[in-house]
Amino acid sequence: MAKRKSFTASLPSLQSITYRFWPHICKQSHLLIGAFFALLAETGLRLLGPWPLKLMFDRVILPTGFNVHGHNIEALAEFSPLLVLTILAAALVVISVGQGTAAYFSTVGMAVAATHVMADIRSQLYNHIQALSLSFHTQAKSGDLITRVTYDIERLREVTVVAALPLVTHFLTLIGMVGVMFWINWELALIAIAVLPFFILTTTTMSKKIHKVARTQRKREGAMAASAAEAIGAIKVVQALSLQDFLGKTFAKNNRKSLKESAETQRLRAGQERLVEALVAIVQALVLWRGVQLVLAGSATPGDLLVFITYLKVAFKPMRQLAKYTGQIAKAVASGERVIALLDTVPDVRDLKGAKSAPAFRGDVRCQNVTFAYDPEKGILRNLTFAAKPGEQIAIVGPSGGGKSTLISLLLRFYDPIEGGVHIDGHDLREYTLTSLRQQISIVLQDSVLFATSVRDNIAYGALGASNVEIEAAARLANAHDFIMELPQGYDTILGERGATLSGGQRQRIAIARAAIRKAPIVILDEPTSGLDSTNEALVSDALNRLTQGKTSFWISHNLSTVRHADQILYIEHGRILEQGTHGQLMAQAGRYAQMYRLQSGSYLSDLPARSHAP
Ligand SMILES: Nc1ncnc2c1ncn2[C@@H]1O[C@H](COP(=O)(O)OP(=O)(O)OP(=O)(O)O)[C@@H](O)[C@H]1O
Repeated sequence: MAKRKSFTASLPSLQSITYRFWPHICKQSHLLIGAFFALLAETGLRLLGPWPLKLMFDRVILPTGFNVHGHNIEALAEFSPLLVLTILAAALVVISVGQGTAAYFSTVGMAVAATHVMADIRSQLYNHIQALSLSFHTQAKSGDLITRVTYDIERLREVTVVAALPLVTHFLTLIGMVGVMFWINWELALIAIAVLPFFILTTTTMSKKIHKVARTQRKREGAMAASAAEAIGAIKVVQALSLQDFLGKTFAKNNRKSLKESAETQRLRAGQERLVEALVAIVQALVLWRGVQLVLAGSATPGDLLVFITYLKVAFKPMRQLAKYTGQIAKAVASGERVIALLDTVPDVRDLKGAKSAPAFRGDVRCQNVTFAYDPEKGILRNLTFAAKPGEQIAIVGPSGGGKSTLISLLLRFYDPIEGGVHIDGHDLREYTLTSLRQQISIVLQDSVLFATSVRDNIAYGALGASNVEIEAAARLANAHDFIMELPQGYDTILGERGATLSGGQRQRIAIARAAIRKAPIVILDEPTSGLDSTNEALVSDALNRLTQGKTSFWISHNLSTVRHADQILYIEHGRILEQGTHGQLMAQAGRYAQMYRLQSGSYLSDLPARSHAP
């Protein structure tokens, strides 16, 4: 995870973030250029702000004897004092309205441009996360990923208006004011800027402290978001284990700590603001002390002094929030780094150079000496070889943890083998693009995930753009049509998140319909009937038989009786195919499969008398 940095330390990162997002920024160039010109206009008008007052002092209120300097508009000397006063009063209003209008356009221009840029980046990030390999997603925390797509992007957007824009405005204003002050009176200007080193020293020291506390707070917030997402995602387990109180207390503890850090940041900020106010008071006193002497000596006008005092207030006061602005920018840089780190993550499994779109498969699947490990230290599949002819049903059985699901993941190219290869119709999977490969494989898993949308859409996700007739035909094949019609809005019924409003058997049948509509030549079934009651199991099995008709299918099952009719059975243990053949052949071998089968059917038979005697 990217580390938070102080503002100065984050400048190079700021540069690289800008460079990285430059193409997105360029798309908004017209808005940004407009906003920049509005910003320049605002700064110019801000510099002009105190001048009507100065001229009122020097031209209208005070005797002409005070007009010792050349900083007056000579043309005004032609007019009567009342007319001058009226012009200056009107000028005050024009300057103020002009400044407000320019500020409005610069803020709105910047905000709109930032919103567009961030919307672009957010979409890019979302698509990138979707494309990342399973090896990444099994390690990543979904709460953290969601925080990057939402919170981090939002902070980047927000910072442009709430920190970067004011910072640039104040910086330009400061430079302009220092220039004008030297033009009016270099001696007073020197006194005014003498305070700058102290100012910079105190603000940087304080900023560092604030950043340190804010960094800890941000880390804690990230962890809190991740643990909240995890607990909410697993709410069923949390409630079943009655973990609410325990998890609630842990969350509350972190929350309290985060609040404490937030209060500490506020305390430091308030302290810094008071310090800057004191510095501004000191510099104002010094300017007044020397300025009044210069006015009395006739080398400056009272109006000049007024301009100085106003500039000091205008230029330095917003700078007391320097820590706030720089802090926000430093935080945004950390967010930008998190976003870039994610965008830079290259999927382990991706389209190789020269990968082509797969032709329609016949369904000849071969594994040739496949070896695979999630962790290089711990081999999972070892030298697996088998072949499935088009239309054959292959059962994959064996003890838990043997590597059955892992083998299936390789067929879908969720992972690539370390050695050997998986071939379809004589070609290595890696020759094809991922999308064209997966489009020709249907899957039904043990706990099929449905989406919180209509039943119709859930089925159509199997083949985007499918017609209503195709959707209904798929539902009928999956034995799902009848129960769907009994739902409140039939096919338009909106399901709960992950299909929570349906029974396990109903979920499976919609998942089978989703797989059926794909009309893929290869079907993968990973324990699709486990956990179902006998009625549902019969309905689902019947649907699965129709789904796999004429397709090459791979069926993982712990219940050997459901797959005994398979054309080929692979018995996998400790990542090796120990036995391979039809049910009859394996039973005749009297090996591990036969032992497992007898154990299962034996317990089933011994159950029967007990069942038949049940009331
Ligand atoms: N994403 C992963 N990262 C690291 N190890 C994993 C991952 N997925 C599975 N494993 C490990 O790989 C081994 C094989 O797991 P796999 O899920 O393929 O077994 P299985 O035969 O399908 O088991 P089951 O019948 O219980 O579903 C197990 O030791 C498991 O801990």
